[in-house]
Amino acid sequence: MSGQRVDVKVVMLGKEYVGKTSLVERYVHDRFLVGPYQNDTAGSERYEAMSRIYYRGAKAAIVCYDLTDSSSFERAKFWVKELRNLEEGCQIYLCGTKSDLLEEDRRRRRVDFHDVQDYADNIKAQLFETSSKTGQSVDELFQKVAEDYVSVAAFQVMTEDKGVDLGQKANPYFYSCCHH
Ligand SMILES: Nc1nc2c(ncn2[C@@H]2O[C@H](COP(=O)(O)OP(=O)(O)OP(=O)(O)O)[C@@H](O)[C@H]2O)c(=O)[nH]1
Repeated sequence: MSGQRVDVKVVMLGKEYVGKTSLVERYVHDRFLVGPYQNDTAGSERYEAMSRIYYRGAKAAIVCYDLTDSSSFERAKFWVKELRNLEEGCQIYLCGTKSDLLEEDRRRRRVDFHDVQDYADNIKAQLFETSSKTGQSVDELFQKVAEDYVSVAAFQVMTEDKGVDLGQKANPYFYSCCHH
């Protein structure tokens, strides 16, 4: 796979503060910053108009929820419905974030792994539990997104200097974040 460039739109979705930006930071720059970040996510008031434009044409969506916040998983289900209705061809990856907090204290878990796995099976999504703080499963998540895309799509080999070199993760995906 190394040396091939693939242009794929991946969107990050999930309730605010679940750790979308941190996930991308960890993958692209291999660092963890104590937030919150100032970033370019849509404010709530502009959300309806922005969100559809945002994920139009996305081939993959990483739908994040915070493993220590059950309401964030309810919100993740909302995003899944949105995607199913509006972007049928979009492959969904469920991502439970902040797994390091559970290592510190298991009682902080508010979203059961098996419940989410059943849900993921139903919607034909894949499930990862990650930590942007320790890096746990972050590379695996993005690598799987890339591999799945390459294997299911008639991929477009890029000759220009844009897109993703799967062998060099320092060249980031086209990504952005959307919360609500
Ligand atoms: N312990 C721990 N904290 C995390 C992790 N990921 C993110 N955080 C913290 O959670 C907070 C929110 O992280 P962000 O990456 O800004 O979350 P976001 O989803 O992009 O937030 P919005 O921009 O509001 O949508 C920050 O204080 C991060 O430092 C993680 O894996 N572990």
